[in-house]
Amino acid sequence: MQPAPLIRIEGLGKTYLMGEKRLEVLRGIDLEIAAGELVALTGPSGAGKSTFLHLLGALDVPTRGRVLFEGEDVFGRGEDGLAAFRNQTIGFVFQSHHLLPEFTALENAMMPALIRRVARGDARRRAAEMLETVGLGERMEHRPGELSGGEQQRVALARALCLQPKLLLADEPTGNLDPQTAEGIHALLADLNVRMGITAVVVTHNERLAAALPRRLRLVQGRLA
Ligand SMILES: Nc1ncnc2c1ncn2[C@@H]1O[C@H](COP(=O)(O)OP(=O)(O)OP(=O)(O)O)[C@@H](O)[C@H]1O
Repeated sequence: MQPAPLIRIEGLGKTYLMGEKRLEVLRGIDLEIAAGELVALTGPSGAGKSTFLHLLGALDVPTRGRVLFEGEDVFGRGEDGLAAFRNQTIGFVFQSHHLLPEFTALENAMMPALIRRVARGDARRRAAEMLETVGLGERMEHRPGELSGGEQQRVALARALCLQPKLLLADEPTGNLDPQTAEGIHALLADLNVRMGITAVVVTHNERLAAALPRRLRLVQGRLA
């Protein structure tokens, strides 16, 4: 028997209500993602890429359809169950790094572990390991303002991966970076995927960057093309 996919999405739809107006952003998406896949999600502006990623990460709830994670219905859990799913299963990276300026790279990368009440020494060790992995072993004591844009995004990546999430969701992680630095971040994601088996969905406008990732999905007007 085939193992269940990590994620199975069935008829996923999202409609926003704006007063009297209905905006149908996702119009029924069916998709499976296996553990260990690295998936690029592209599509024109307004196609619903961020909305889709937010649903995958349970930051928002669908209007219809289901998301099964390891066979379990994500939105079948209560509010507490959803928060636990987000915190324990998903790592997020956004276009803007959202690092805390007064803390060092190491302290920023430790943050999720501290919030989860991992012992300080342990949190420090995990964060340091991840910073080494993303190539910032020599920058751990730098504050965000003392790092380049690409390095800041690497810290955000180390922070997202500090607790070894089963799924990494990245929403335009290279949107603020110059082309060469953006390429470096995508190469790092591909490398982490091969070396650590990280499963990730990466939204990008950049078709060239997407083309370098093993699997590509294109969202057009709320449907997978
Ligand atoms: N909370 C919301 N309420 C109402 N409409 C929304 C909301 N969030 C997004 N939208 C609308 O849904 C559509 C899809 O937005 P989304 O951010 O998912 O697109 P996107 O493909 O990520 O676009 P971009 O590439 O420009 O970031 C847009 O038309 C947007 O205006």
